[in-house]
Amino acid sequence: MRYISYSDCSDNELYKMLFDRAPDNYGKYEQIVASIVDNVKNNGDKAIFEYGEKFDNVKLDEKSLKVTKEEIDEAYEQVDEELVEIIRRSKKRVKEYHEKQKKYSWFDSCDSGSIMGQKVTPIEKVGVYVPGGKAVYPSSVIMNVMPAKVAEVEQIVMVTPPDKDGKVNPVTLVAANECGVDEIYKVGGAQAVAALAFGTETIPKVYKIVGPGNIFVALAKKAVYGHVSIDSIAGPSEVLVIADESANPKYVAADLLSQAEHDELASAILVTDSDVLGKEVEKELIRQTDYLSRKDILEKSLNDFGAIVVVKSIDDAVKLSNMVAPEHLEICTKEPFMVLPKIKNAGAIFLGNYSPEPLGDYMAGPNHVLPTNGTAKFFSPLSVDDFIKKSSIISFDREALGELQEDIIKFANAEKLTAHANSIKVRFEND
Ligand SMILES: NC(=O)c1ccc[n+]([C@@H]2O[C@H](COP(=O)([O-])OP(=O)(O)OC[C@H]3O[C@@H](n4cnc5c(N)ncnc54)[C@H](O)[C@@H]3O)[C@@H](O)[C@H]2O)c1
Ligand SMILES: N[C@H](CO)Cc1c[nH]c[nH+]1
Ligand SMILES: [Zn+2]
Repeated sequence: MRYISYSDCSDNELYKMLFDRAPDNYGKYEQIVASIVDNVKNNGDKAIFEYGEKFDNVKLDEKSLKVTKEEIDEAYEQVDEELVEIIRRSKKRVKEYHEKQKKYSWFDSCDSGSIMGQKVTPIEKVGVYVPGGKAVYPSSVIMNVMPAKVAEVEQIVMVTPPDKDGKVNPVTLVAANECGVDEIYKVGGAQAVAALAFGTETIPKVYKIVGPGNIFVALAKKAVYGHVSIDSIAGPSEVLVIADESANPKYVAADLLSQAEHDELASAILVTDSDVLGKEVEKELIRQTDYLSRKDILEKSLNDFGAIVVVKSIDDAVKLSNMVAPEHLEICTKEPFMVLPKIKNAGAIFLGNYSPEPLGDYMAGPNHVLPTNGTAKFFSPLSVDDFIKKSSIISFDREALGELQEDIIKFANAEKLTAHANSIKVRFEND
């Protein structure tokens, strides 16, 4: 874990040293992803089966690629009823939060005889990626699917990697069934994203692909963007904690570790104005890593992408955080709500010592599918907006059009588009 004192570096040097995580910083992965996407586009199911064997050690065929009703029933037998209830409670909270995001069609009519408005329509078919490589993510089923349900999407196609026996994790299947997923395919990684983008003999093509995943999944979404829409680049997890001397080092370290354990490529950064806190957190990280189960991932992630940065003031911490644009930002200072207005870039913001990041991962209600890799500068959390599109509505009667006819004709002539002008003129020729 790097321990950096702010006075050592200028802003840009520090940023580069800390956060070499721009979307174009993954050259070697990008090449692998491009060839996977191409192969799936050209060879459909055949490529899916090949990659299943290569990356997930699983042998599948046309019959076993899709999850059956029997497999879902079997999953319910394997999952503790108490966990099913937790899934239901999480789903309820996520649904209630996302219902507040719902957009409705609107129409404005004027006295002169015009109606203008906006028609909101759900996207017909969406693909949701649920990760399942180094961990399993039933919580991501809820986060992906509930906003789609609130938006009233007709067809939700889920993809997720199976285990080596060709089975999807039972808790993931139960979550999918509870949330109302229409079909589930046992495929993960870049090949799953390509299958949803182009369609294969078995897997349907969708109009939009959403959901988080590892670097292969995130880059595959970037690669197919344009053939389909995507939500954001939601790749390896990140947390940045801004803390002052009032923060509890034990909690801060625990929260950093909670995101570092996702992936060797995950990033966990503390920025503090207190050297005392920095040193305490450093000790806590070592102490807690020792008893956690994913020690190898934690050590690699902290070593390669983790940092404790001591800055001169909380304002400097904010400045750095805005440059990093973390997926998750925790503000653990005496008065976190005073810091909040200064935050410009972050996927989700957690305020105070009792709003740890995992609260947002599972139960709070806001979405945990969030932009990573600095893309919180322009992307937002997954939301109901991702599952709708809008059409403009225009309806004029003769009188209302008449009021605008001269302006339109002159505007069209100025653009030398006489057929445009003519379309108006013909309607008033006999006046
Ligand atoms: N940003 C967010 O909103 C968010 C939310 C949840 C999880 N995540 C992230 O999702 C990721 C989950 O990763 P995961 O690995 O557990 O599951 P995953 O499902 O994302 O990836 C597993 C798949 O990756 C492919 N793969 C693995 N090694 C490969 C290789 N060498 N070449 C090509 N393809 C390969 C395999 O096909 C495998 O099925 C983590 O990085 C986690 O931090 C992000
Ligand atoms: N923290 C992840 C998003 O980066 C989401 C997640 C799901 N399960 C546990 N964590
Ligand atoms: Zn998490």
